[in-house]
Amino acid sequence: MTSEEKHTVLQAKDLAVGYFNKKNSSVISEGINFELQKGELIGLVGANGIGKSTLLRTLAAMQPKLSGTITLNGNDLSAYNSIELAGLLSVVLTEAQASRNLSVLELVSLGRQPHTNWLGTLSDNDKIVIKEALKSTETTSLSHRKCFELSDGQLQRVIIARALAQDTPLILLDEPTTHLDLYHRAYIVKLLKKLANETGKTILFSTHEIDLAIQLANKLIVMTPERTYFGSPCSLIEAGRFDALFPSETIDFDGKTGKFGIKE
Ligand SMILES: Nc1ncnc2c1ncn2[C@@H]1O[C@H](COP(=O)(O)OP(=O)(O)OP(=O)(O)O)[C@@H](O)[C@H]1O
Repeated sequence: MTSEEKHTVLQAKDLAVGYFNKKNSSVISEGINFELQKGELIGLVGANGIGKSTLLRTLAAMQPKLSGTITLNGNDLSAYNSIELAGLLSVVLTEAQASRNLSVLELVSLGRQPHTNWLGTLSDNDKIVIKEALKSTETTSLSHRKCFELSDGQLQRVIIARALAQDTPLILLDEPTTHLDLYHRAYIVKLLKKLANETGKTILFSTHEIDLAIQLANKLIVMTPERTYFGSPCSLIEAGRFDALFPSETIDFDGKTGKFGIKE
């Protein structure tokens, strides 16, 4: 990407995330800094409980930040109302049971809600966007199936199709590869990369598939107990940022292959 095409979609500066209790706040992670560009796939990695979901929810304005700034398309995140936000970012969380009674087409169509009139009538353009979202996630043949009939891998693609139908410049996904076999984990991350690079969307996803994220993501946000690091996979490997991700007596990281190994 040339410097003229560079466009910062989401930026965090000295961000602290966590929870407000009755009397005080509990900081889960602080000193978070990154700049996500248009058309990039960014992986968010770190051990269980480090704060990946907390960070994603904060970036999606689903919970307040503790301090620092979050800028979306050049404006402070808090400057947007919920309708404006729905046009700018879509969020893919582990799906609630409630929507599983819908057909695939109904669920994906829900993605158009921010764009339809108050009756929810789909325009010809809405139908084109929905068709395209189904096509690019290879879910067209599933359109009339109920979501509860789908395998985890199929459902994951359908949920991504709904986010695509919402047609926002930024998509945030929380662990889209959970419960999937190796083939489908790689399939989903490759699909996200293709969508980011071909449609110019910025896609941030949290994952435990660090090897896959190192191979496929343009950038990574690496959360460790000490600090949160941000950069290209190569620069993070060179700086040894993965070495302290897990306790060294059990797992080690091979900087040459970019893969984790288990110590016997
Ligand atoms: N509603 C809440 N109130 C207070 N603390 C919370 C709340 N939700 C999560 N936490 C705490 O925040 C910390 C980070 O949790 P979070 O779910 O963000 O981690 P994570 O990196 O996504 O974990 P995992 O990889 O296991 O999904 C944990 O210590 C968790 O107990």
